[in-house]
Amino acid sequence: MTKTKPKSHAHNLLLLAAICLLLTLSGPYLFDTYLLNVLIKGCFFAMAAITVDLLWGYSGYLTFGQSAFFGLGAYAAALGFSHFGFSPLSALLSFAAALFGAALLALLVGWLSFYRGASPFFATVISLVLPIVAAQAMLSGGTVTGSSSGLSGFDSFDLSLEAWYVLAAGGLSLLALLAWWMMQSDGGRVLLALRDNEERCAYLGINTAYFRIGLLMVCGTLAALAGFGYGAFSGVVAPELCGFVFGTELIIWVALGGRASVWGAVIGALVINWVSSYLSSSLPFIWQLLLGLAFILVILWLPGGLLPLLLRPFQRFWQGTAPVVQLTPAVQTTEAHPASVQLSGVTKQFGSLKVLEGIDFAAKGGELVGLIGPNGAGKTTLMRCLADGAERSAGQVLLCGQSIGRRAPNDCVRLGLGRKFQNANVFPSLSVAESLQLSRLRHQRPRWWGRARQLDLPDYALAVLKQTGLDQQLTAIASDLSHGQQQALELCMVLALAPRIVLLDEPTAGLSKAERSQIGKVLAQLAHDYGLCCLLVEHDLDFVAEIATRIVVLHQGRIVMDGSFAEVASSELVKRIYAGMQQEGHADD
Ligand SMILES: Nc1ncnc2c1ncn2[C@@H]1O[C@H](COP(=O)(O)OP(=O)(O)OP(=O)(O)O)[C@@H](O)[C@H]1O
Repeated sequence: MTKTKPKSHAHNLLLLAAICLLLTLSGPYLFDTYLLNVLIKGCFFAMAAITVDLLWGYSGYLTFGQSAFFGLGAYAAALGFSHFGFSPLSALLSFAAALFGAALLALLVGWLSFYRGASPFFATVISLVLPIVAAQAMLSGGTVTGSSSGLSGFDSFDLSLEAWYVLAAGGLSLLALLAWWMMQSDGGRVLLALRDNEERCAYLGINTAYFRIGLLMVCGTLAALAGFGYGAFSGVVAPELCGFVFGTELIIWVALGGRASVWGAVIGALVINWVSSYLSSSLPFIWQLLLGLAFILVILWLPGGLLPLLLRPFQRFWQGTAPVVQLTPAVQTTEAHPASVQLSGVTKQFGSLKVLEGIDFAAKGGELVGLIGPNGAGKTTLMRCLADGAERSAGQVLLCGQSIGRRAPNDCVRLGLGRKFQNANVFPSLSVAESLQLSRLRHQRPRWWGRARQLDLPDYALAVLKQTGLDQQLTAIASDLSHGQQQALELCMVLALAPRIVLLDEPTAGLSKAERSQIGKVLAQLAHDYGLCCLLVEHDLDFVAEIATRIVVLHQGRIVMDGSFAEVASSELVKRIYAGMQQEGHADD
């Protein structure tokens, strides 16, 4: 059997561009007037659907609000042409108003939705409110917006139906090709990472709000551009174009066509609009019902949508290859501040429950401090207070001599902190190399027009990558790795940040004995050979005894002992604490 050679993304781009060009130029000869009309509107809708796919499919932000931006663009054309007459100047001003208005609105909505501490649920609720408010605004606009009847009968560009088709299909092709190509780039990987695991992104130093707001501004502006085209072509705009129902329809088209697939969104929008144009008049209610049913079935059983399923048998002809990434040592910069952690009076309260009380503690580079204590002692809470300025209720935390104040996790990373979580916290759909590249975003800005072929890593990250064998699995997808390999990958991602302080929350949880001793060696090396300051939360006291230079015992939110392992092991107090824990365990039994 002959093997099909994987194609490069550039090869696929050329092929797709050729198909798009063929369909754009041949359309006026292939389709009748009715179908051309349907397809032109479908092309503008498909452009808006692409923006929904970028926001929802790729970056994980479920939004019902793209209709508001589409409607804004359509109304900008209609208002300009109705009230000021059609002229090249009014067209230019309306166009500029659509784009700037959409960008400003997206900035406002993005800031409201993604400011620090807002949950994804909150962002989706705002996206629900947006089209409702936009439609109400158009309804309340009286003669200016035409109220419930909208605006119609205005002069517009004097183009033939064929020319409109070439313009709309050409615009859609260009947008789809651009979006598809950019989603294959390093920038596209950042969006997937946001969708997969936003928390991990923040702890890799990525300002997630910055990316989300930027993407919303781009997508809002593009949706307005599509709306402007629709308004100028159709000569009719109504409040429904800005409304919640249209916003939901956009989601349905994307879900049915293929979420996180630009071409799925395009095909979904075009096919559903085409079928709808024939069925919606003969079967108005049944058609909507069928569409709703198909949506539920696809969401339940086919989350990737229909197009990826249909294309699966041909995938080998199509599948692009990721570039081979070359690992190279990063240039080491001399640190202005030596590695150190200092806590004074750190307190954490949940309502009236005091989980940490007056924690004073200091550690420096070269130390590997084991933080132990019974369940519920406050170990993980202490880690959180070190890595996120908003966590503690009182007290001060200094990382490498600088106060973290109320800084967000991504800013704490800039002060030299790296945090490894208890469960392997990786990006399931990214490869090992892509995951590591994300850790280097502060040093290597993401390309939106291609993939980096070189990955600079600090020497200790390279060493750990080699010791764990992950350097031989750079193209492996994280979700395909074993639990131990995922733990190792997360550690490598943290080390790729070039941190001076590393927080490790139970790094051996769920690992085999061999994996445990391997990770133990790695951690000891990080502290002793590379001078990092490592804080390790661990329940496995034998493991801690082997590698820690110092032990801190936490009990009921206070540090009750700080010394060598021998001192801690012989302490009556510590024995009583652990004995009490065992008795509680028996009592529970
Ligand atoms: N969000 C929260 N709201 C209220 N209480 C909380 C919250 N998070 C943690 N706690 C409480 O804080 C205390 C300390 O929890 P923490 O997870 O820091 O303990 P731990 O020492 O890490 O425990 P373990 O070893 O079991 O992971 C526990 O009593 C826990 O119930």
